[in-house]
Amino acid sequence: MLRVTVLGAGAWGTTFGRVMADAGNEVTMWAKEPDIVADIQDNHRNSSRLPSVDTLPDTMTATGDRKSAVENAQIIVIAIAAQFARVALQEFQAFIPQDAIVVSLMKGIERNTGKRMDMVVREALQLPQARFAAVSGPNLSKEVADRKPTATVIASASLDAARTVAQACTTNYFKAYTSQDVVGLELCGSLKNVVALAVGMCRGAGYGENTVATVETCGLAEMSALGRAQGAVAATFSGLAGVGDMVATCGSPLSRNYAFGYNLGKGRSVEEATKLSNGVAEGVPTTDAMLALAKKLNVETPLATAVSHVLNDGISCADMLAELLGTTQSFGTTQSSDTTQR
Ligand SMILES: NC(=O)C1=CN([C@@H]2O[C@H](COP(=O)(O)OP(=O)(O)OC[C@H]3O[C@@H](n4cnc5c(N)ncnc54)[C@H](OP(=O)(O)O)[C@@H]3O)[C@@H](O)[C@H]2O)C=CC1
Ligand SMILES: O=C(CO)COP(=O)(O)O
Repeated sequence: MLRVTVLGAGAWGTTFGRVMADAGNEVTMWAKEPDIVADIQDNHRNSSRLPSVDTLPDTMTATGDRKSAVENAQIIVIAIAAQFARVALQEFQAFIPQDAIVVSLMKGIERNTGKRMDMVVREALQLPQARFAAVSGPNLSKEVADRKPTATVIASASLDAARTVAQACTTNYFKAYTSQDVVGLELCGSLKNVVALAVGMCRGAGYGENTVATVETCGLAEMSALGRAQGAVAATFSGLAGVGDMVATCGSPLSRNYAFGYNLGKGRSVEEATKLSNGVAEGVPTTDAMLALAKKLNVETPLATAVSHVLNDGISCADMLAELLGTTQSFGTTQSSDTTQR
């Protein structure tokens, strides 16, 4: 049994905390919202962020106090919306125990710096890479909360740290594998959200399997190309964190990014889709961050570029697809002049 703290009592933060409680650990949830803290403490529920779970385990408690939340933790899980993580974490830095492993659930690229969450967390907490781990895989929170079988990947530079976290979150319905490819895992988790926006748009606009499969293949090619440019392991992108998570996210209205894109595909504006979103669609701020990263790495990303034109210029799904398919990208690599048949 380990002492675990989860920072952020959102849908996945609460669900993952429950997984760790089911795995036999003591879990403290930290939330900035007093009502959420009280709901978990007094009612053993998180009715606003995880309404599908009637009762959380007695071994899950909650607090709004930053120091007491983390001062005795052996594992600290970060489940804060990615764009707010750096500022939020700086308020915990002084209280983090020197031997705690810090685990990020976040799937996003920091918009104003282009940094991955492993970079943001390690900078904000002044954390050595051996004490950082990231979690990513086909983990739609409601299905995990329903204890439906799935798996995930825990990546850390330290295999011991990855194994510790994997053991602490493995149950009879949630299997954690380990990896040392933190870069690849972070890129998979964050960039698949951009693809999910595009796929959701296609579904909302009434396109079929061919179009969706084409968009997903483009997306995977761009993710993999960015991964190669940053020294990631190619196999990560064809595994659970890559193809696995893309299949789940692009295949379900439970995905906030898919649902956001679906609303755009129905002709709603970004503002309207944001109002309708049930939680944070991380792919929206990550899209421009992905473009900035691609420019820095000299990687062509026609799909992410077309999605950015949807988000920033309001182009339609039909125009997004015309822009994408009018490019000269060949699948599997990204070259500006290749006219090879796809
Ligand atoms: N939902 C899912 O199915 C999955 C989500 N993820 C990833 O996990 C991460 C967390 O998502 P999820 O748990 O669903 O969270 P939600 O999208 O439900 O909510 C965002 C979380 O961030 C918190 N937050 C927002 N702004 C701040 C801030 N300024 N300071 C502190 N906390 C803040 C929210 O707190 P509050 O509620 O008090 O506003 C909430 O806990 C995301 O990066 C997401 O991509 C990964 C896999 C699955
Ligand atoms: O990452 C997820 C599933 O693995 C959840 O996706 P959304 O953030 O789009 O809901």
